Amino acid sequence: MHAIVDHIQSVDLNAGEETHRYLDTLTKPPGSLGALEELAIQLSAITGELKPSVTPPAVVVFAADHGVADEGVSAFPQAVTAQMVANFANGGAAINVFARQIGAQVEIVDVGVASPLTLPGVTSAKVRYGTANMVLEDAMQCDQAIAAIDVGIAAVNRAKRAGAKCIMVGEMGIANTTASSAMLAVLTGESVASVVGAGTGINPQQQAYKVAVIERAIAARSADPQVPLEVLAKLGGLEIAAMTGAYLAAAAQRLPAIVDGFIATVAALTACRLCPAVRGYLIFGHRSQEPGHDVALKALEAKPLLDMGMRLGEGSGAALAYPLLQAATAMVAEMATFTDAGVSDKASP
Ligand SMILES: Cc1cc2ncn([C@H]3O[C@H](COP(=O)(O)O)[C@@H](O)[C@H]3O)c2cc1C
Ligand SMILES: O=C(O)c1cccnc1
Repeated sequence: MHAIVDHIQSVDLNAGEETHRYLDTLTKPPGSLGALEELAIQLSAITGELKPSVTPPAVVVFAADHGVADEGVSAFPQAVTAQMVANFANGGAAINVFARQIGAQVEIVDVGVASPLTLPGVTSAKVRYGTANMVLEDAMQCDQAIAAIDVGIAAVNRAKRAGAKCIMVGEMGIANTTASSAMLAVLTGESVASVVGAGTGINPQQQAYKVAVIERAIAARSADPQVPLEVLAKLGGLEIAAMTGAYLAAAAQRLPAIVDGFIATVAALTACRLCPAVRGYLIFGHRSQEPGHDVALKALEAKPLLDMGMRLGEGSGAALAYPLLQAATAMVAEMATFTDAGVSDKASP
Protein backbone atom coordinates (compact mmCIF):
# COMPACT_ATOMS: atom_id res chain seq x y z
CA MET A 1 0.00 0.00 0.00
CA HIS A 2 2.71 2.52 0.94
CA ALA A 3 4.52 2.03 -2.38
CA ILE A 4 1.40 2.79 -4.38
CA VAL A 5 0.59 5.95 -2.42
CA ASP A 6 4.04 7.27 -3.37
CA HIS A 7 3.26 6.53 -7.05
CA ILE A 8 0.02 8.49 -7.33
CA GLN A 9 0.25 11.76 -9.23
CA SER A 10 -2.39 14.45 -9.45
CA VAL A 11 -4.56 14.46 -12.55
CA ASP A 12 -3.24 16.47 -15.52
CA LEU A 13 -5.17 19.75 -15.38
CA ASN A 14 -3.45 21.01 -18.55
CA ALA A 15 -4.84 18.08 -20.53
CA GLY A 16 -8.26 18.92 -19.09
CA GLU A 17 -7.91 22.56 -20.15
CA GLU A 18 -6.95 21.51 -23.67
CA THR A 19 -10.11 19.40 -23.89
CA HIS A 20 -12.14 22.34 -22.55
CA ARG A 21 -10.85 24.51 -25.40
CA TYR A 22 -11.52 21.74 -27.94
CA LEU A 23 -15.11 21.29 -26.65
CA ASP A 24 -15.76 24.94 -27.45
CA THR A 25 -14.85 24.29 -31.13
CA LEU A 26 -17.56 21.59 -31.47
CA THR A 27 -20.92 22.35 -33.12
CA LYS A 28 -22.92 23.36 -30.03
CA PRO A 29 -23.17 26.50 -27.94
CA PRO A 30 -20.18 26.48 -25.52
CA GLY A 31 -20.99 24.61 -22.32
CA SER A 32 -24.40 23.46 -23.59
CA LEU A 33 -23.72 19.80 -22.81
CA GLY A 34 -23.27 20.71 -19.14
CA ALA A 35 -22.08 17.91 -16.87
CA LEU A 36 -21.15 15.81 -19.91
CA GLU A 37 -18.55 18.44 -20.79
CA GLU A 38 -17.23 18.42 -17.21
CA LEU A 39 -16.94 14.64 -17.50
CA ALA A 40 -15.01 14.87 -20.77
CA ILE A 41 -12.63 17.40 -19.19
CA GLN A 42 -12.11 15.17 -16.14
CA LEU A 43 -11.52 12.07 -18.28
CA SER A 44 -8.82 13.94 -20.19
CA ALA A 45 -7.23 15.13 -16.96
CA ILE A 46 -7.25 11.53 -15.69
CA THR A 47 -5.80 9.91 -18.80
CA GLY A 48 -3.78 12.78 -20.25
CA GLU A 49 -5.53 12.17 -23.60
CA LEU A 50 -7.76 14.51 -25.62
CA LYS A 51 -9.89 11.61 -26.86
CA PRO A 52 -9.73 8.87 -24.22
CA SER A 53 -11.76 5.66 -24.26
CA VAL A 54 -13.54 4.15 -21.25
CA THR A 55 -14.16 0.85 -23.03
CA PRO A 56 -13.94 -1.90 -21.88
CA PRO A 57 -15.09 -1.30 -18.30
CA ALA A 58 -14.46 -3.65 -15.38
CA VAL A 59 -16.49 -4.28 -12.23
CA VAL A 60 -14.96 -5.77 -9.09
CA VAL A 61 -17.18 -6.73 -6.15
CA PHE A 62 -15.50 -7.29 -2.78
CA ALA A 63 -17.33 -9.40 -0.19
CA ALA A 64 -16.69 -9.64 3.54
CA ASP A 65 -18.51 -10.08 6.84
CA HIS A 66 -18.82 -7.88 9.89
CA GLY A 67 -18.70 -9.05 13.51
CA VAL A 68 -21.00 -6.17 14.45
CA ALA A 69 -23.81 -8.04 12.67
CA ASP A 70 -24.11 -9.90 16.02
CA GLU A 71 -25.66 -6.72 17.46
CA GLY A 72 -28.72 -7.04 15.20
CA VAL A 73 -28.02 -3.89 13.15
CA SER A 74 -29.13 -5.27 9.76
CA ALA A 75 -32.53 -6.42 8.51
CA PHE A 76 -30.84 -9.55 7.12
CA PRO A 77 -28.73 -12.35 8.68
CA GLN A 78 -24.98 -12.57 8.14
CA ALA A 79 -25.36 -15.74 6.04
CA VAL A 80 -26.76 -13.57 3.22
CA THR A 81 -23.24 -12.32 2.43
CA ALA A 82 -22.04 -15.79 1.39
CA GLN A 83 -25.37 -16.59 -0.28
CA MET A 84 -25.11 -13.42 -2.37
CA VAL A 85 -21.53 -14.30 -3.34
CA ALA A 86 -22.93 -17.52 -4.84
CA ASN A 87 -25.61 -15.44 -6.57
CA PHE A 88 -22.93 -13.13 -8.02
CA ALA A 89 -20.99 -16.16 -9.23
CA ASN A 90 -24.13 -17.45 -10.95
CA GLY A 91 -24.77 -14.09 -12.61
CA GLY A 92 -28.11 -13.47 -10.88
CA ALA A 93 -27.55 -10.30 -8.82
CA ALA A 94 -28.43 -6.74 -9.86
CA ILE A 95 -24.78 -5.91 -10.53
CA ASN A 96 -24.46 -8.92 -12.89
CA VAL A 97 -27.43 -7.66 -14.89
CA PHE A 98 -26.16 -4.09 -15.14
CA ALA A 99 -22.61 -5.25 -15.89
CA ARG A 100 -23.88 -7.38 -18.77
CA GLN A 101 -25.80 -4.39 -20.05
CA ILE A 102 -22.62 -2.28 -20.27
CA GLY A 103 -20.31 -5.09 -21.40
CA ALA A 104 -18.25 -5.12 -18.21
CA GLN A 105 -16.39 -8.14 -16.94
CA VAL A 106 -17.15 -8.86 -13.28
CA GLU A 107 -14.69 -10.22 -10.75
CA ILE A 108 -16.01 -11.33 -7.37
CA VAL A 109 -13.42 -11.27 -4.58
CA ASP A 110 -13.84 -12.93 -1.18
CA VAL A 111 -11.71 -10.70 1.03
CA GLY A 112 -13.29 -11.80 4.31
CA VAL A 113 -16.54 -13.76 4.16
CA ALA A 114 -17.11 -15.45 7.53
CA SER A 115 -17.49 -18.97 6.11
CA PRO A 116 -15.17 -21.08 3.94
CA LEU A 117 -15.95 -20.47 0.27
CA THR A 118 -14.65 -22.32 -2.74
CA LEU A 119 -16.86 -21.32 -5.59
CA PRO A 120 -15.89 -21.33 -9.24
CA GLY A 121 -15.75 -17.75 -10.43
CA VAL A 122 -14.91 -16.31 -7.01
CA THR A 123 -11.38 -15.07 -6.32
CA SER A 124 -10.28 -16.28 -2.90
CA ALA A 125 -8.30 -13.58 -1.08
CA LYS A 126 -9.61 -13.98 2.43
CA VAL A 127 -7.66 -11.91 4.95
CA ARG A 128 -9.70 -13.27 7.86
CA TYR A 129 -13.13 -14.81 8.50
CA GLY A 130 -15.03 -11.54 8.94
CA THR A 131 -14.12 -8.70 11.25
CA ALA A 132 -14.53 -8.78 15.01
CA ASN A 133 -17.51 -7.05 16.64
CA MET A 134 -16.28 -3.45 16.90
CA VAL A 135 -18.36 -2.83 20.02
CA LEU A 136 -16.17 -5.35 21.86
CA GLU A 137 -12.79 -5.11 20.12
CA ASP A 138 -11.05 -3.55 17.13
CA ALA A 139 -12.72 -4.77 13.92
CA MET A 140 -9.27 -5.84 12.68
CA GLN A 141 -5.59 -5.17 13.14
CA CYS A 142 -3.81 -2.50 11.06
CA ASP A 143 -1.75 -5.11 9.20
CA GLN A 144 -4.99 -6.90 8.23
CA ALA A 145 -6.47 -3.63 6.95
CA ILE A 146 -3.32 -3.14 4.87
CA ALA A 147 -3.56 -6.73 3.57
CA ALA A 148 -7.18 -6.06 2.51
CA ILE A 149 -6.16 -2.78 0.86
CA ASP A 150 -3.55 -4.78 -1.04
CA VAL A 151 -6.26 -7.23 -2.21
CA GLY A 152 -8.09 -4.25 -3.73
CA ILE A 153 -4.92 -2.94 -5.36
CA ALA A 154 -4.18 -6.37 -6.87
CA ALA A 155 -7.72 -6.66 -8.27
CA VAL A 156 -7.52 -3.31 -10.07
CA ASN A 157 -4.05 -4.15 -11.37
CA ARG A 158 -5.48 -7.42 -12.79
CA ALA A 159 -8.34 -5.53 -14.45
CA LYS A 160 -5.86 -3.04 -15.93
CA ARG A 161 -3.71 -5.89 -17.30
CA ALA A 162 -6.86 -7.39 -18.87
CA GLY A 163 -7.38 -4.10 -20.70
CA ALA A 164 -9.90 -2.26 -18.51
CA LYS A 165 -10.21 1.47 -19.17
CA CYS A 166 -12.67 2.26 -16.39
CA ILE A 167 -13.07 0.74 -12.94
CA MET A 168 -16.24 0.25 -10.89
CA VAL A 169 -16.05 -1.36 -7.49
CA GLY A 170 -18.89 -2.73 -5.43
CA GLU A 171 -19.35 -4.51 -2.12
CA MET A 172 -21.37 -7.14 -0.35
CA GLY A 173 -21.26 -7.44 3.41
CA ILE A 174 -24.19 -7.64 5.76
CA ALA A 175 -23.92 -4.84 8.37
CA ASN A 176 -21.51 -2.80 6.29
CA THR A 177 -23.68 0.33 6.50
CA THR A 178 -22.97 0.16 10.25
CA ALA A 179 -19.20 -0.02 9.73
CA SER A 180 -19.29 2.72 7.06
CA SER A 181 -21.42 5.00 9.24
CA ALA A 182 -19.02 4.60 12.15
CA MET A 183 -16.04 5.42 9.94
CA LEU A 184 -17.77 8.40 8.38
CA ALA A 185 -18.82 9.90 11.72
CA VAL A 186 -15.23 9.71 12.96
CA LEU A 187 -13.61 10.91 9.71
CA THR A 188 -15.93 13.92 9.36
CA GLY A 189 -16.79 14.70 12.99
CA GLU A 190 -20.51 14.60 12.11
CA SER A 191 -22.97 13.08 14.58
CA VAL A 192 -23.73 9.37 14.29
CA ALA A 193 -27.47 10.11 14.09
CA SER A 194 -26.91 12.30 11.01
CA VAL A 195 -25.14 9.57 9.04
CA VAL A 196 -27.11 6.44 9.99
CA GLY A 197 -29.87 5.11 7.76
CA ALA A 198 -32.05 2.07 7.26
CA GLY A 199 -29.47 0.06 5.30
CA THR A 200 -31.25 -3.07 4.09
CA GLY A 201 -34.51 -1.83 5.64
CA ILE A 202 -34.53 -1.76 9.44
CA ASN A 203 -37.42 0.05 11.17
CA PRO A 204 -37.07 3.38 13.07
CA GLN A 205 -36.65 1.66 16.48
CA GLN A 206 -33.92 -0.59 15.09
CA GLN A 207 -32.31 2.46 13.51
CA ALA A 208 -32.19 4.25 16.89
CA TYR A 209 -30.57 1.11 18.32
CA LYS A 210 -28.06 1.07 15.40
CA VAL A 211 -27.08 4.66 16.30
CA ALA A 212 -26.51 3.61 19.92
CA VAL A 213 -24.41 0.59 18.87
CA ILE A 214 -22.20 2.79 16.67
CA GLU A 215 -21.84 5.42 19.39
CA ARG A 216 -20.72 2.73 21.83
CA ALA A 217 -18.22 1.32 19.32
CA ILE A 218 -16.78 4.75 18.54
CA ALA A 219 -16.35 5.54 22.24
CA ALA A 220 -14.76 2.17 22.98
CA ARG A 221 -12.35 2.17 20.00
CA SER A 222 -11.25 5.84 20.24
CA ALA A 223 -9.77 5.86 16.74
CA ASP A 224 -7.74 8.95 15.81
CA PRO A 225 -9.71 10.78 13.07
CA GLN A 226 -6.40 12.05 11.64
CA VAL A 227 -5.18 8.48 11.02
CA PRO A 228 -7.43 6.99 8.33
CA LEU A 229 -5.83 3.56 8.54
CA GLU A 230 -6.63 3.39 12.25
CA VAL A 231 -10.26 4.39 11.61
CA LEU A 232 -10.48 1.72 8.90
CA ALA A 233 -8.93 -0.99 11.09
CA LYS A 234 -10.85 -0.26 14.28
CA LEU A 235 -14.30 0.49 12.82
CA GLY A 236 -14.27 -0.52 9.15
CA GLY A 237 -14.47 -3.71 7.18
CA LEU A 238 -12.34 -5.89 4.95
CA GLU A 239 -14.36 -5.09 1.79
CA ILE A 240 -14.26 -1.37 2.65
CA ALA A 241 -10.46 -1.64 2.93
CA ALA A 242 -10.26 -3.49 -0.39
CA MET A 243 -12.36 -0.77 -2.06
CA THR A 244 -10.04 1.85 -0.56
CA GLY A 245 -7.10 0.01 -2.15
CA ALA A 246 -8.97 -0.22 -5.45
CA TYR A 247 -9.36 3.57 -5.61
CA LEU A 248 -5.68 4.03 -4.77
CA ALA A 249 -4.73 1.62 -7.57
CA ALA A 250 -7.08 3.25 -10.10
CA ALA A 251 -5.40 6.59 -9.40
CA ALA A 252 -1.92 5.08 -9.64
CA GLN A 253 -2.87 3.49 -12.99
CA ARG A 254 -4.52 6.72 -14.20
CA LEU A 255 -7.84 4.92 -14.66
CA PRO A 256 -11.17 6.64 -14.08
CA ALA A 257 -13.07 5.03 -11.18
CA ILE A 258 -16.84 5.40 -10.90
CA VAL A 259 -17.78 5.46 -7.23
CA ASP A 260 -21.03 3.72 -6.26
CA GLY A 261 -23.20 4.61 -3.23
CA PHE A 262 -22.74 5.14 0.48
CA ILE A 263 -20.27 2.40 1.38
CA ALA A 264 -18.18 3.00 -1.74
CA THR A 265 -18.04 6.73 -1.01
CA VAL A 266 -16.82 6.12 2.55
CA ALA A 267 -14.05 3.95 1.06
CA ALA A 268 -13.32 6.69 -1.48
CA LEU A 269 -13.10 9.25 1.34
CA THR A 270 -10.67 6.97 3.16
CA ALA A 271 -8.52 6.67 0.02
CA CYS A 272 -8.53 10.47 -0.39
CA ARG A 273 -7.52 10.92 3.26
CA LEU A 274 -4.62 8.52 2.68
CA CYS A 275 -3.68 10.32 -0.55
CA PRO A 276 -5.56 13.51 -1.55
CA ALA A 277 -4.45 13.22 -5.20
CA VAL A 278 -6.87 10.25 -5.59
CA ARG A 279 -9.84 12.64 -5.64
CA GLY A 280 -9.25 13.74 -9.24
CA TYR A 281 -9.63 10.16 -10.51
CA LEU A 282 -13.07 9.65 -8.96
CA ILE A 283 -16.39 10.12 -10.72
CA PHE A 284 -19.48 9.78 -8.53
CA GLY A 285 -22.12 7.58 -10.16
CA HIS A 286 -25.25 8.17 -8.12
CA ARG A 287 -26.74 9.57 -4.96
CA SER A 288 -27.80 6.81 -2.56
CA GLN A 289 -30.83 7.12 -0.31
CA GLU A 290 -28.69 6.29 2.70
CA PRO A 291 -28.57 9.66 4.54
CA GLY A 292 -24.85 9.44 5.26
CA HIS A 293 -24.13 9.50 1.55
CA ASP A 294 -24.79 13.24 1.39
CA VAL A 295 -22.36 13.76 4.28
CA ALA A 296 -19.67 11.70 2.53
CA LEU A 297 -20.27 13.43 -0.82
CA LYS A 298 -20.00 16.84 0.87
CA ALA A 299 -16.71 15.87 2.50
CA LEU A 300 -15.39 15.04 -0.98
CA GLU A 301 -17.04 18.06 -2.65
CA ALA A 302 -18.64 15.58 -5.03
CA LYS A 303 -21.76 15.86 -7.15
CA PRO A 304 -23.12 12.51 -8.31
CA LEU A 305 -24.34 11.98 -11.87
CA LEU A 306 -27.62 10.16 -11.13
CA ASP A 307 -30.27 10.35 -8.43
CA MET A 308 -32.37 7.22 -8.81
CA GLY A 309 -33.57 6.71 -5.24
CA MET A 310 -31.39 3.58 -5.05
CA ARG A 311 -29.87 2.03 -1.90
CA LEU A 312 -28.38 -1.28 -2.93
CA GLY A 313 -24.61 -1.15 -3.28
CA GLU A 314 -22.80 -3.95 -5.19
CA GLY A 315 -21.55 -1.27 -7.62
CA SER A 316 -25.04 -0.98 -9.15
CA GLY A 317 -25.18 2.83 -9.21
CA ALA A 318 -21.71 3.04 -10.76
CA ALA A 319 -22.66 0.62 -13.55
CA LEU A 320 -25.81 2.60 -14.31
CA ALA A 321 -23.78 5.81 -14.65
CA TYR A 322 -21.15 4.29 -16.94
CA PRO A 323 -23.01 5.03 -20.24
CA LEU A 324 -22.72 8.74 -19.41
CA LEU A 325 -18.92 8.39 -19.52
CA GLN A 326 -19.24 6.64 -22.85
CA ALA A 327 -21.39 9.52 -24.11
CA ALA A 328 -18.80 12.05 -22.92
CA THR A 329 -15.97 10.28 -24.76
CA ALA A 330 -18.08 9.80 -27.92
CA MET A 331 -18.97 13.49 -27.91
CA VAL A 332 -15.30 14.48 -28.01
CA ALA A 333 -14.32 11.77 -30.50
CA GLU A 334 -17.20 12.07 -32.96
CA MET A 335 -18.74 15.56 -32.97
CA ALA A 336 -17.87 17.84 -35.86
CA THR A 337 -16.16 21.16 -35.22
CA PHE A 338 -17.67 24.44 -36.49
CA THR A 339 -14.93 24.54 -39.14
CA ASP A 340 -15.45 20.91 -40.28
CA ALA A 341 -19.19 21.31 -40.59
CA GLY A 342 -19.18 24.81 -42.04
CA VAL A 343 -21.35 26.10 -39.19
CA SER A 344 -20.93 29.74 -38.13
CA ASP A 345 -19.57 29.82 -34.62
CA LYS A 346 -20.69 33.33 -33.66
CA ALA A 347 -23.75 35.47 -34.23
CA SER A 348 -22.87 38.11 -36.85
CA PRO A 349 -23.34 41.64 -35.55
C1 LIG B 1 -30.21 -9.74 -0.66
C2 LIG B 1 -29.28 -8.57 -0.49
C3 LIG B 1 -28.49 -8.16 -1.56
C4 LIG B 1 -27.65 -7.05 -1.39
N1 LIG B 1 -26.79 -6.46 -2.22
C5 LIG B 1 -26.23 -5.45 -1.62
N2 LIG B 1 -26.68 -5.33 -0.36
C6 LIG B 1 -26.30 -4.26 0.52
O1 LIG B 1 -26.83 -4.41 1.84
C7 LIG B 1 -25.82 -4.59 2.82
C8 LIG B 1 -25.72 -3.41 3.74
O2 LIG B 1 -26.87 -3.16 4.49
P1 LIG B 1 -26.92 -3.49 6.06
O3 LIG B 1 -25.85 -2.67 6.70
O4 LIG B 1 -28.31 -3.06 6.48
O5 LIG B 1 -26.72 -4.97 6.23
C9 LIG B 1 -24.54 -4.76 2.06
O6 LIG B 1 -24.27 -6.11 1.89
C10 LIG B 1 -24.81 -4.05 0.78
O7 LIG B 1 -23.98 -4.33 -0.25
C11 LIG B 1 -27.58 -6.33 -0.19
C12 LIG B 1 -28.36 -6.75 0.90
C13 LIG B 1 -29.22 -7.86 0.76
C14 LIG B 1 -30.05 -8.30 1.91
O1 LIG C 1 -25.60 3.16 -0.96
C1 LIG C 1 -25.15 2.06 -0.64
O2 LIG C 1 -24.00 1.71 -0.96
C2 LIG C 1 -25.99 1.11 0.17
C3 LIG C 1 -27.11 1.54 0.86
C4 LIG C 1 -27.85 0.63 1.59
C5 LIG C 1 -27.45 -0.69 1.64
N1 LIG C 1 -26.39 -1.08 0.98
C6 LIG C 1 -25.64 -0.21 0.26
